Parts: sequence; C-alpha cells; structure tokens
Amino acid sequence: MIRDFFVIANWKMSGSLLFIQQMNTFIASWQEIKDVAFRKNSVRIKIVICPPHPYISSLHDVITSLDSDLLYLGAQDCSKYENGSYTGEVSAKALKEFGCSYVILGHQERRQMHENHDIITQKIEVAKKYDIVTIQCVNDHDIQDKVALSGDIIAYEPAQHIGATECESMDKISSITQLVKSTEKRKVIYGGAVNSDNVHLLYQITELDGILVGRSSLDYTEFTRLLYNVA
Ligand SMILES: O=C(CO)COP(=O)(O)O
Repeated sequence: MIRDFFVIANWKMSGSLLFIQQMNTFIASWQEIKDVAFRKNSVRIKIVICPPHPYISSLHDVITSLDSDLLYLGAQDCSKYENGSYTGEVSAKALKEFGCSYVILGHQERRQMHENHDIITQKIEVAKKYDIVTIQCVNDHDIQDKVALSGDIIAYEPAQHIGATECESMDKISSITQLVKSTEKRKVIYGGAVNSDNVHLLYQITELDGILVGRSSLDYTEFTRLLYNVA
C-alpha cells in the first residue's frame, strides 16, 4: 500500500522573488525527484508550499504549469469573515481563486497575536466552505484542554520546539498522534525543528501523516535534501 506523507512548507514571513526562481529550478528537476524519492518505499509525498500572501500568485503559475497531484499551494491564514469591509484581511474566497487548496490556521505565532480558539474555529468553517483543506495547529495545552479539533489535518506543534534546535521526542510525537487519531479520525502531522537530519525518524512513526516545516523549507538545498531523506 502506498503511504501518503505531507511535507507542508510554512515560509512564515520569509520568501522572496529569488526563492521563487529557485523553486522553478526545483520544479525543473521534478521528474528526477519524483522518480527517486516519491516512489521509493511506497511513499507518495504531497508537498504543500505556503508562502506569504503576496507570493501566492507567482507560485500559482509555477505550480499549475507542473500539473502534478503531488505539489499544492497553501496559505498561512485566512479571514474569519467571508466578505465585507475588513481592511487588511484576506478571504478564503480570494485564496481559492488564486489556487490555494490548503490553509494553515491557528499557528502558535498567530496565537501570540491574540488569535483564540473561537476565531480559529470560525476560520476553519469559512475555509471549508470554499473547499480549502484546513490545517489546524495545536500545542500541548490544546491537547490537555481537549480543544475542539475541527481541522481536516491536525498539526501538532509543541510551542517550545518551534524555531528550536531539537524536535520533540519521537515517543511523544507518536503518543500524541495516536491519541488524536483514537478520538478524531483526522490526519496528524508534526511541526517544530524538522530538518533533513531528523525527517527519516519522523517518517518511522507509522501513524504520522506528515510534517510541517519552517526554516528547512526556506533553503532550496536543505529542502530538496529533506525530501530525499523522507524515506
Ligand atoms: O512553526 C513551524 C512550522 O509551522 C516550525 O518552524 P521550524 O521548522 O522553523 O521550527
């Protein structure tokens, strides 16, 4: 059986036109990467690139030109409002029009900017209305507090491991993954200090459906190495 494994690249506020050019190089070597890495050990890696909003449209052109079922575009947030006068907000409808099929919601770094669970739940609802796959980020407190898990994909991101040097222990990631899956039939991914050196260990957690990658998605060479090292 083929195992689907998500590699979701969260560029956060980084990214540049130069990096998008490098993505073009990445895509040019797509066939090679696909042949070597994606079919090995019966794994199908689904890459979702989540750039800052202004870069979505440039990446959309590149990604659609490839027409692959292995590479998708995502956003890092959307408005809880469907439409209306909300200066600075970006609607789920606009994201959908620009080819985003995934959206990260409730990231720890947004929580620090006063985003709470009510807001996250509203955002999930509005994104789902536009058939955008929702990636709901949860931390250890959320798991303890048994917050409502309504996202299509649950991203377990322990706050202390985001931007850290070491990722959470494999045992802990495995037990949280199993816990979430025993109560909710959701896909579960892990984020926090994932890199090309530890990705193979994460892949060995058989219940895990993928990873959410920050820094290691920002360097073309490191990101390619990470993809090769998945399995
Ligand atoms: O926040 C993260 C992904 O959403 C994790 O970031 P790092 O991979 O840079 O630790």
